[in-house]
Amino acid sequence: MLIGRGLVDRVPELVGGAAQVAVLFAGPVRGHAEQVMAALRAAGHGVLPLEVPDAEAGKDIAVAAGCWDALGEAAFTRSDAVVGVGGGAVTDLAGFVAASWLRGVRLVQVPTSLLGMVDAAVGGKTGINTAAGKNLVGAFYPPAGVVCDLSTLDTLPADDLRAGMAEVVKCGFIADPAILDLVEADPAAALDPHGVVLSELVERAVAVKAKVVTADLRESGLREILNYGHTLGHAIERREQYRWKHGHAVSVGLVYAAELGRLTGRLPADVADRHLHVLTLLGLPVTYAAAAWPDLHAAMRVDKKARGATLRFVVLDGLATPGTLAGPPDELLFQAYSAVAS
Ligand SMILES: NC(=O)c1ccc[n+]([C@@H]2O[C@H](COP(=O)([O-])OP(=O)(O)OC[C@H]3O[C@@H](n4cnc5c(N)ncnc54)[C@H](O)[C@@H]3O)[C@@H](O)[C@H]2O)c1
Ligand SMILES: O=C(O)C(=O)C[C@@H](O)[C@H](O)[C@H](O)COP(=O)(O)O
Ligand SMILES: [Zn+2]
Repeated sequence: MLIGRGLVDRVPELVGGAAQVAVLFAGPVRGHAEQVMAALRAAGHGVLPLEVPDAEAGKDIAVAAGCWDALGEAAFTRSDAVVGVGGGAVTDLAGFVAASWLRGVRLVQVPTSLLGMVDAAVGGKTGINTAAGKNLVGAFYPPAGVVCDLSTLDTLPADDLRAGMAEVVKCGFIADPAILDLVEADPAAALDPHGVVLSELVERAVAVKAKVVTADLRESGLREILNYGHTLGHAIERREQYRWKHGHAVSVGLVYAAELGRLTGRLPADVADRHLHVLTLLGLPVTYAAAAWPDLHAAMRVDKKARGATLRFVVLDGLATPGTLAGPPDELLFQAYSAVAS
């Protein structure tokens, strides 16, 4: 994985001997994708530009099918490569297309959002949404390379940068409290795409994710900790029909998960309160509609950590001490929701 500034021109080093490279991107990152495509052409690769719908609209079976058709028309073979350039939605889609075409072609990810850099493009989870919920179809398919060019963040809307911080904070609570110290010391610096604080946060969050994924790529156990805050978060996304940003939903989900930890007597109150504190400092949402509880409760049934009718949550037994909460009673789940209900 390459992390730094001015790196997009190095994508050709990672596509191997591909005669053709399909570059998936969405409208808002056209400029960055064009730079990647120019570098590939200059290095002698044929380029197949595949513009896809932006954000969650791209994580759809019809969009994936359109990409498969384009690869078929181009007679794309196993020695060719797919490059995803964009936020987490595009890299999830690109990863799924690469994993499924001919049962797997070379994949290189070029995340251009903070969330993509610290999470989505790292670790090999790829996928699309279905009517029933978030990321329900996909594959574990690690990329051959990831180019994390921090200068692409210059064009990222501030609210999307903020959303990415929710996953950074998640890494702080599950494994690296120094992340929380950095954010609390200077939240504005944490959100400055040109500052050294943000690059340290990226390095730290990527290190957390890489360590977990290296130990448990296919989520047979440990990897579930990366899903902290996501059980409720994904349910909110689905209820909002994916109009809420993933990071915003995860932010509310983190406060909820902290409350579950507190109510079960596993998480000291000061650590639970710190969730609200850090996320609020960053300007992230920490509440959601009180009336939504029945929908959210039902939507959580399709969470991948569930086993049969038993819901399972990641909770903390202390700072950087994640554990599992299996089958909590419905009353407890509802009681915890009062901490985020608005
Ligand atoms: N695979 C994983 O392990 C994993 C991990 C976390 C999140 N995800 C997924 O990632 C997605 C969220 O990712 P996201 O927060 O990047 O959202 P996103 O991909 O929807 O991007 C947010 C917006 O920012 C735009 N954008 C991205 N980079 C830009 C740039 N440099 N300049 C201008 N605009 C830019 C996008 O086009 C989009 O409009 C969700 O679908 C989530 O499920 C996957
Ligand atoms: O990498 C993981 O594992 C994660 O859970 C990271 C999450 O931030 C990410 O949103 C992931 O896509 C969620 O996965 P899912 O299996 O719950 O769909
Ligand atoms: Zn996530």
